[in-house]
Amino acid sequence: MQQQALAPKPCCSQAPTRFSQRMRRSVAAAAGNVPSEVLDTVVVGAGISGLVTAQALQTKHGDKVQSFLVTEGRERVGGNITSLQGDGYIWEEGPNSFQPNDAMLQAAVDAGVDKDLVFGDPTAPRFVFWEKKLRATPSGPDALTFDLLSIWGKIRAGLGAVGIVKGGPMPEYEESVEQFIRRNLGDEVFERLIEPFCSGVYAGNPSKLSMKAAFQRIWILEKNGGSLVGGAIKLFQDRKNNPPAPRDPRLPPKPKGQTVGSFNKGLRVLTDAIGAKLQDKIRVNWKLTSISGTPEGLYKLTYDTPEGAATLTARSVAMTIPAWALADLLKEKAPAASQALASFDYPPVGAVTLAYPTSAVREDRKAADGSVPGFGQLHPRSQGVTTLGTIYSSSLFPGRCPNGEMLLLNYIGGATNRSVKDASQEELVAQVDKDLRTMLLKPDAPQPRVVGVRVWPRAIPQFNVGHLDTLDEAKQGLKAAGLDGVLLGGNYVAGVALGKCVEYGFEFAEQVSKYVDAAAPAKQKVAA
Ligand SMILES: Cc1cc2nc3c(=O)[nH]c(=O)nc-3n(C[C@H](O)[C@H](O)[C@H](O)COP(=O)(O)OP(=O)(O)OC[C@H]3O[C@@H](n4cnc5c(N)ncnc54)[C@H](O)[C@@H]3O)c2cc1C
Ligand SMILES: C=Cc1c2[nH]c(c1C)Cc1[nH]c(c(CCC(=O)O)c1C)Cc1[nH]c(c(C)c1CCC(=O)O)Cc1[nH]c(c(C)c1C=C)C2
Repeated sequence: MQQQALAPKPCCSQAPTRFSQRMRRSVAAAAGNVPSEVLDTVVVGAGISGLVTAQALQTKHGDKVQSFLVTEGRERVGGNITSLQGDGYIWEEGPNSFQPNDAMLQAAVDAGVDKDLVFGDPTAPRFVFWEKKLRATPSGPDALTFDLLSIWGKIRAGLGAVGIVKGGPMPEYEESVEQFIRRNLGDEVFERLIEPFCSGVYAGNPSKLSMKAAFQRIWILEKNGGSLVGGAIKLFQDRKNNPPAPRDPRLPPKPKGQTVGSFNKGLRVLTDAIGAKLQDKIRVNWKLTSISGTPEGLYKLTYDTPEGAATLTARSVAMTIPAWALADLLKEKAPAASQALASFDYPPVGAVTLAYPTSAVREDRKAADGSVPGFGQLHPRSQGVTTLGTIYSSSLFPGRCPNGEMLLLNYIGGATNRSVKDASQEELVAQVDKDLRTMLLKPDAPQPRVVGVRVWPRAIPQFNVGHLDTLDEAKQGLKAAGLDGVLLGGNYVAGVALGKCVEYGFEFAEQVSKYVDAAAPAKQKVAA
């Protein structure tokens, strides 16, 4: 094991993979190519949301949407999916895995990378650090014996779930996650399970996150069934009466259990593959700088490009850039929409990837064969640990680091600790290393190898109380400003999970296709 003092610099060159170099060359070759015709749509933003939308336009809606371009402000596609590799490590600077729903598997099949899918062990425990100990969260059979909740906490949760003991009925007002969970399942479930869960999905503050917007699938259970269990039974019956359409036989089998997925070389395998498939339709280094409607009901998009300013004209715009970026663009043309979009909160998150020798891990965390089983650990804010949570990257997926080492992806910051934005890389590494020594590592563990540090100043949109109303205001504001063909997508609309962004990408392509079809008179007007 190579050791080094805490180093601010990633150990590996951040050179792009061979795959992305190929892509960049071909995209660069097309960069000067500015179509003069009116396009059916322009997809703005080439993160996972924009790429899946574009792929679905091409594979499913070619009859209605015959011409489109994808424009991306950065020099590469993928958005905050940023897998890197070098020196025997494969690591993620942004998202680390996805829930493998059928939409995600479909996107992988369509991009030709389903053979590269990898899945975590469904039995790998998730741990919560509570009262100085890492404790496994319940995963089914151990629901009665796990020690994260007291007996009373379990009884309260059980009675609350069936609706016998609750802190009152569902109120008229929009509840925060904290209010909803304390009322339904009690204080212990909130403090020991859901509060850290909110870190592990939103890096968020559960007293601000909206139950309805952030965890709609759980919120709807009580709404429809009077209690969480009542709602689950109703959902089960509804599904039995209305079975889903048969699965596409080309899809890989659904992985068993509650697991997560990635690709052999990291998440960017998918976004790079979609980018390569769409290469002549993608313009990178094209930053949208203004948007306006024309009297014919079309949209003019102006860009900063390496060749200077460029303008595209389109019948519709599939907008997948972050809300704050769009808010800046709409300040003058659609001030109400701009104000609504600007109010979405994107707190900062740091992703700190460290490698330690496996011998540095506490013996009680190891299995008989010396491996360190688990998905990762989360740290409730009340437990005196600054780091939000740690993914056991090398336990979760194969080939992530050299033998004899453990690769840990640590997230720090979020809605309750915005100071990470101004911290140096050394400070972040030192804080994470200190925290790990109190939970997972032997106190005399050697200094880590610093594999990568990346701070996202505006990381994840918070689905806080009022989110859905504000989103409606943004859409109404666009209509009022005559920009109703500027359709909103991206994670602040779809949901922050990669699986949600992909599901919505398919829906969004359909929405675009319908809009373009309905806008056909404008097409004829221009042709005439
Ligand atoms: C640190 C972190 C960890 C996460 N972990 C997970 C996880 O483990 N699992 C999970 O499911 N999800 C995770 N997420 C959430 C998930 O990664 C995101 O919700 C998802 O990637 C968002 O994709 P998107 O395409 O909607 O947006 P983005 O990825 O933000 O893409 C938007 C694109 O628009 C471009 N753009 C912006 N402005 C302009 C402009 N003016 N002109 C042209 N282009 C522009 C940007 O450059 C960017 O490429 C995580 C997110 C972060 C930040
Ligand atoms: C600590 C910071 C974060 C970690 N992951 C994320 C953040 C902000 C982001 C994130 N993680 C997940 C999703 C998708 C949710 C979905 O509905 O698909 C997002 C946006 C997945 C996830 N990660 C954890 C859980 C419990 C979940 C939900 C799905 C599942 O059970 O698999 C746990 C977890 N996340 C992080 C850590 C360290 C961790 C530890 C167990 C990091």
